[in-house]
Amino acid sequence: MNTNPDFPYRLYLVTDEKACLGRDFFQVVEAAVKGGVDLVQIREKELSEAAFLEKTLRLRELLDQYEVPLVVNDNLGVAQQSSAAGIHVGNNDTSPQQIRNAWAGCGILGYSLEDETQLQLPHAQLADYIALSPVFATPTKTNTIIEWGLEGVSRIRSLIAKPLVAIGRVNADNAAGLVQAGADCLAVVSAILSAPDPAKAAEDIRNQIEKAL
Ligand SMILES: Cc1ncc(COP(=O)(O)OP(=O)(O)O)c(N)n1
Ligand SMILES: Cc1ncsc1CCOP(=O)(O)O
Ligand SMILES: [Mg+2]
Repeated sequence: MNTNPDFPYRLYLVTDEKACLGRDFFQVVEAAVKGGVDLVQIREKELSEAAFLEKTLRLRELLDQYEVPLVVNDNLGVAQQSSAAGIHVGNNDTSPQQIRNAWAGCGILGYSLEDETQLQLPHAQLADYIALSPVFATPTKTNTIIEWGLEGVSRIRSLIAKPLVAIGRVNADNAAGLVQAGADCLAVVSAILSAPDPAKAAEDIRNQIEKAL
């Protein structure tokens, strides 16, 4: 288990307004934070650039009240203009090299690892955390390549010391196993945002993480 002071986060909420099932987006995220989310990524793939920026600025204002950092998915311009804490990119996005060159203020740079060979890329080496994407196949994101599974989490854990984030169908039932396999932080969309009680769902997952540490 990694106790990196630069990446102390354990429960990472990744947003998708659709997953809130018609409820108010900001209220659902706030409930999740009250339940134990300590890092949030805004991932709203269907918004225009202007609407994404506006939503990011509003979310930052909310999260600042709880001292919870906000990471922006994909969009470097929005991340910079909102003075977000960081950015998450995958293999079809602006590269970590370009981000490091363009944004000195990037505090958290996340990178999606979709295949073990990508560990050798500068992308992985420049990232502050590596997301195993996905640990389990999920209807929330279907354009994925493999499932890492618990065995994949353990294998990558044995190869790198960097903080490891597990994402993909994470819930209270599989959270402890993922942490025991070597994940430092669990990233969740639907098990929190679509839960009848998002605060309770976050609390349940957080409790499983803490018990397994
Ligand atoms: C924490 C976290 N892990 C993985 C992803 C997926 O990123 P990416 O591969 O770039 O896919 P999209 O999110 O852009 O569809 C993520 N966003 N966050
Ligand atoms: C953004 C992302 N990247 C890999 S899986 C995924 C979605 C995870 O969603 P859920 O927690 O609902 O399975
Ligand atoms: Mg991306």
